[in-house]
Amino acid sequence: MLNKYARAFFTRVLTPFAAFLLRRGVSPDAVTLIGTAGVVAGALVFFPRGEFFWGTIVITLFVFSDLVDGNMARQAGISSRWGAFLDSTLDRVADSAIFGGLALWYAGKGDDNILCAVAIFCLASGQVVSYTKARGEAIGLPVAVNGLVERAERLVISLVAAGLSGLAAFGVPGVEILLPIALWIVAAGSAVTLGQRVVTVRREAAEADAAGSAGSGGTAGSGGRPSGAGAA
Ligand SMILES: CCCCCCCC/C=C\CCCCCCCC(=O)OC[C@H](COP(=O)(O)O[C@@H]1[C@H](O)[C@H](OP(=O)(O)O)[C@@H](O)[C@H](O)[C@H]1O)OC(=O)CCCCCCC/C=C\CCCCCCCC
Ligand SMILES: Nc1ccn([C@@H]2O[C@H](COP(=O)(O)O)[C@@H](O)[C@H]2O)c(=O)n1
Ligand SMILES: [Mg+2]
Ligand SMILES: [Mg+2]
Repeated sequence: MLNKYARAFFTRVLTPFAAFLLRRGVSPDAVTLIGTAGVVAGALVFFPRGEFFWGTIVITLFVFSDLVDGNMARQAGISSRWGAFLDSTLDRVADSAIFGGLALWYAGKGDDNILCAVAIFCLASGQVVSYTKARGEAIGLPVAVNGLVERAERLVISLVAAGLSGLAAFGVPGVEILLPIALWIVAAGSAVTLGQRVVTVRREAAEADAAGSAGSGGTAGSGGRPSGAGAA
């Protein structure tokens, strides 16, 4: 939903900055790499120590690079398959650091095994949600569903809650509860999203296989499997 409705707004806001970076000779790949490094550093330096406010500030400063890199590539007319691969792959690295950092906090001084498990579930389910789309598309299906909780929702819900929870360190009362609530929401939302995507891929695969069989005169043949279907 955010991807659909907020992207246009951020594209307008970030376009001048993207143009500025291009004029300074910065490449989209450099923005992708530096942005990811900043998110990973913010998450793994601050979150395991329970410093949620500063961790969220650092992550927020860098996470928008994920919207700037593609904007730069499009403005410069240099969008590439390599760039798409690098962007998506490093998204997974950044997400691992964010939820891994939270899990490390709960495994250590945060001392809550259940929330540690929920944070790990958020990490793993987010990766699997993204994988369903990548794998479905790799076998030639449209995967025409985004689902309830995409990456933008996972990040916004978790980071807003982490940032506000971090205000506890400045004496704001009652805010610590926000992060656990957010983690449960992201976990449940990711599970629903996974279900939505799996159901869609199953339907699309059945339709594509049926169309393939009809096209080949109903013989067993390859069953209409696209050539990439066996790839890992
Ligand atoms: C007192 C204050 C304390 C707290 C201060 C902190 C406030 C700041 C908190 C949070 C800010 C969070 C910002 C998060 C921004 C996220 C931006 C982003 O990176 O979005 C990425 C997303 C997807 O991009 P891609 O197409 O490159 O990625 C694809 C995606 O990963 C797919 O994954 P899937 O969805 O399938 O799981 C992959 O399949 C695919 O491979 C991959 O290519 O981009 C977007 O979705 C664009 C829209 C971004 C919308 C951002 C909205 C931010 C809005 C508000 C945040 C500010 C809230 C302030 C609250 C203040 C509270 C006091
Ligand atoms: N280093 C990069 C990063 C991205 N791209 C292209 O942008 C697309 C992603 O756009 P976002 O707005 O989501 O960042 C990606 O699919 C590539 O086409 C690039 O070329 N190089
Ligand atoms: Mg990007
Ligand atoms: Mg990205």
